[in-house]
Amino acid sequence: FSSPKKKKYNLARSESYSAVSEDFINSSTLYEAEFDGLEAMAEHDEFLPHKPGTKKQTHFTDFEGKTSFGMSVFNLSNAIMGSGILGLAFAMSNTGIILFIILLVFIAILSAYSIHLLLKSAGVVGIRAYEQLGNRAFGPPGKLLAGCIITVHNIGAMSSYLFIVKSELPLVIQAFLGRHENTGEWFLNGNYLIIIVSAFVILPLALMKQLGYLGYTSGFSLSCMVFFLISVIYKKFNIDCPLKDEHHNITSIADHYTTNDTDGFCDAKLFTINSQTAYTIPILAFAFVCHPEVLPIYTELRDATKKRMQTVANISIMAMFVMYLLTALFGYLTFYGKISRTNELLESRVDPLDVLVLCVRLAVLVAVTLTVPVVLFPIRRALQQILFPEKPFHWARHIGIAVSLIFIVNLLVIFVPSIRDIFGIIGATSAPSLIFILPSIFYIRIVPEEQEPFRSRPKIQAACFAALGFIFMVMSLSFIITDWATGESRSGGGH
Ligand SMILES: NC(=O)C[C@H](N)C(=O)O
Repeated sequence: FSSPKKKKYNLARSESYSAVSEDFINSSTLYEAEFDGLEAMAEHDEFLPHKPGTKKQTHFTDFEGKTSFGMSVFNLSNAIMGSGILGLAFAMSNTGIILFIILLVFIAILSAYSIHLLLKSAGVVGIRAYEQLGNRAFGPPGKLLAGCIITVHNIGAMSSYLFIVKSELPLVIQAFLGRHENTGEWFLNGNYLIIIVSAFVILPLALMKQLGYLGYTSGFSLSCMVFFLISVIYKKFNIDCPLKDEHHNITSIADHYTTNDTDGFCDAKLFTINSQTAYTIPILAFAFVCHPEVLPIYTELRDATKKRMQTVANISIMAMFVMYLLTALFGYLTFYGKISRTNELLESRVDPLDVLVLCVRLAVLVAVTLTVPVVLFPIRRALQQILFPEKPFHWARHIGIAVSLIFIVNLLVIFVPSIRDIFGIIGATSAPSLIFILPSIFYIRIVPEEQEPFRSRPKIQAACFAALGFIFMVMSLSFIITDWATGESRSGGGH
């Protein structure tokens, strides 16, 4: 029993084990286990006390997950899918189809890899919370850092969702009333409407005790987005190139490649680079962020193991990859270079009272509104970890934090001038931190040297991943700052 594997095991044990019966430790199969097995053990020990005869059963000491596999996929997919989808066609118009697909595949794979790092680190630490990984890696400053980035990012994401509600809901109500203009009544005022939606839809959902309960609304939110996608595809075949006159009788994608447009608006470009291409990475990174939600969803997953959770993540990422690709492609093939980075996909150039446009707007509104509570959960958890670390669950705190957060986000949305600023800054800073930088530096620090030496392949890989995130962050930030300094007018006054 003095093999290196035993040493390895004992280390993992001292890291995170508390009550494991000796016969369980001594079982020869354990000594044969590779790190993954040890890590699964770490999880078992921290979350699952060993009961003789029920080794394979899942019993959590801190939390017994009850959410099914399918509901967890819905919740995670809903966390991924948000306002980010609306920027994708714009991103494609600035990269061309091929470059966009390459970048989309690249970011999706990296996003799944980052979840792998998070799950593996959580297995070693034994607590499935992003902030606790920070704590284990760097002590209280690490915890604070993770908590702050999650809070800032998710508040930004929530604001962007409510911003859509603020700008689109008045239009939907207006269309329902058959009016062509906003006549200024209170029920056509976006600011009042977001307060009403926040109070009557978002708050009750945010007060649920567990994220798992939101599985149904997440499923509904996703179906709304699927409807949105179908409409975007339908629109492509029903709208001619936006700036063209009738005599440009464009009927198929093939025609677009051969159309001799002097202005190039109706050419589908396969590869292109322009001054706005720099926004692509921040937009894609933002669109794939779901990392603050991964560990809470893992905590609530029934029969939770790292492998099962990774499968939940992979399925969600793959499904959203397909949705993103189709939305971007058909959005781009409908509007070409005319797409702006805001809500262009929701607009109609034909008739604002068009029934399809109305339904699309409504679908997106419902989808983003139902995403707000999912994104709120990790912020509340982060705040609880930072402000009341040792305190058990208490309804007053649970409700108090949710109300304050929704209040702050409402204020932000009423006073922050444009969604673009939110996208830009968040996409450029917190998104790369959450996807690339934090998971990899936490991983490097948390997985003990004895298990994976500093120069082992997984750690070098993680270090490269952190460096990549850092490069993305600096690159995107500098592009955005340059754009603000020089090109405010180019992008239409920040919109
Ligand atoms: N959950 C988030 O942070 C953002 C989400 N991925 C979106 O596209 O809006």
